[in-house]
Amino acid sequence: MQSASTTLYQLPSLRGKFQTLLSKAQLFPVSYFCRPRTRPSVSGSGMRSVIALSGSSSSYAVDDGFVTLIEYVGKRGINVEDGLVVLLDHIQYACKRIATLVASPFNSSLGKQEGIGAAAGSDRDAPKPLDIVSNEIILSSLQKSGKVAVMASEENDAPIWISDDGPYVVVTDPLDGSRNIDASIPTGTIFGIYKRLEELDDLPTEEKAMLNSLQSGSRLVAAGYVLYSSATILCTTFGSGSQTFTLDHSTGDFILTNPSIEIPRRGQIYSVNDARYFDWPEGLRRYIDTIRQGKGKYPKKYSARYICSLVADLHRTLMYGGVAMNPRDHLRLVYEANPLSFIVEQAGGRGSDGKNRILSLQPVKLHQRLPLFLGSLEDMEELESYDDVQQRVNPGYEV
Ligand SMILES: O=P(O)(O)OC[C@H]1O[C@](O)(COP(=O)(O)O)[C@@H](O)[C@@H]1O
Repeated sequence: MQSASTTLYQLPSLRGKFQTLLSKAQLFPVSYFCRPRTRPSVSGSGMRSVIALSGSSSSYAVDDGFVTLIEYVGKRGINVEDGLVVLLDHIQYACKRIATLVASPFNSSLGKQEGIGAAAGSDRDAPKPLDIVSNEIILSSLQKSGKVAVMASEENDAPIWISDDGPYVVVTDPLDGSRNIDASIPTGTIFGIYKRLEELDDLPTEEKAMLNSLQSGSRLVAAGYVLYSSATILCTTFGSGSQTFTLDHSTGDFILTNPSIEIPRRGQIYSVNDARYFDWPEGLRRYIDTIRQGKGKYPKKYSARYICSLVADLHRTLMYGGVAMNPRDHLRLVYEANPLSFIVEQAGGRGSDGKNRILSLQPVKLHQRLPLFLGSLEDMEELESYDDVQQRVNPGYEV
């Protein structure tokens, strides 16, 4: 049975209008996105006071028990640079718009691929409209922030130079996992923030755009992901622990819900697309066979969980421990592996390509792909001890 909105949407006259609106991402009440979003304070003072109890990122108290993202990073919170606060405010705004878009009843056409390749189902990497809309939302927010020199995105062949005096560089996958969107499976936005390399300022624009975007993950000043799921969760790091914020739909604020994520040292869950078992190298097969049977260093049988949405698989891994992996050259170093590894390390875990620490790698290409393993320290050590865990066969998979 079709819902009323589906039926209405199928009327050609309305469909055109909805598509126009969607392409401008204007379907949502303006009030939802309005800033500032300060709620009345219980103390009646307007802005709620945030008290840093000991200077550590895990010790905050507020007069009404809530800390918003902007309060957390601001003067009375961890006190990052003013420019970074402005930038984060624009990124969170963009992500709230994406959150609304992915949950909209009118996004079904946006999740589908267009064009001949899509009709034949032949190019699973072809960008989908939702990816593109999300990319535009992020780009527009970064431009308006006035704080960004260059944005490098999964959706653009080359980095986009925004402003000569923007102090920051942003790398992003605007909407990861979007191939699953029609089934309402969780998706995510990933971002990493670097300082602009001032020593490159005199180079031609294209060159400095690329070199700024190819910075090693060890130079990240901040990173985050937003998980669009039953709750919209923003997870961040500023280099001193990792934190989560949950979107309060009643006010539009991201509220601090975990000031210090600690990934368990050992989990009991592995996350991988194991339909690829017969394409795996010997070491990876042995590792998975061993932990499945409870014959590894942790004497319990592991369970499998695989959403096929990187942010969602990682978020669960941070919460429950274990290891999330994609052993073939598929995920991207610059805007997926680096920001996520920074978050995992800051939560006490490890990010690796199966041999090397991700954050130690020097990117050589913007869209460089690699095997990615993220997880609990003890699980990661055990996995890497099998030595041969990177999948070399990568035939391409149609699903
Ligand atoms: O097909 P595989 O190898 O299981 O890869 C799934 C992974 O690909 C992703 O969908 C990202 O791939 P795309 O960037 O091509 O969408 C991740 O979200 C997910 O973890």
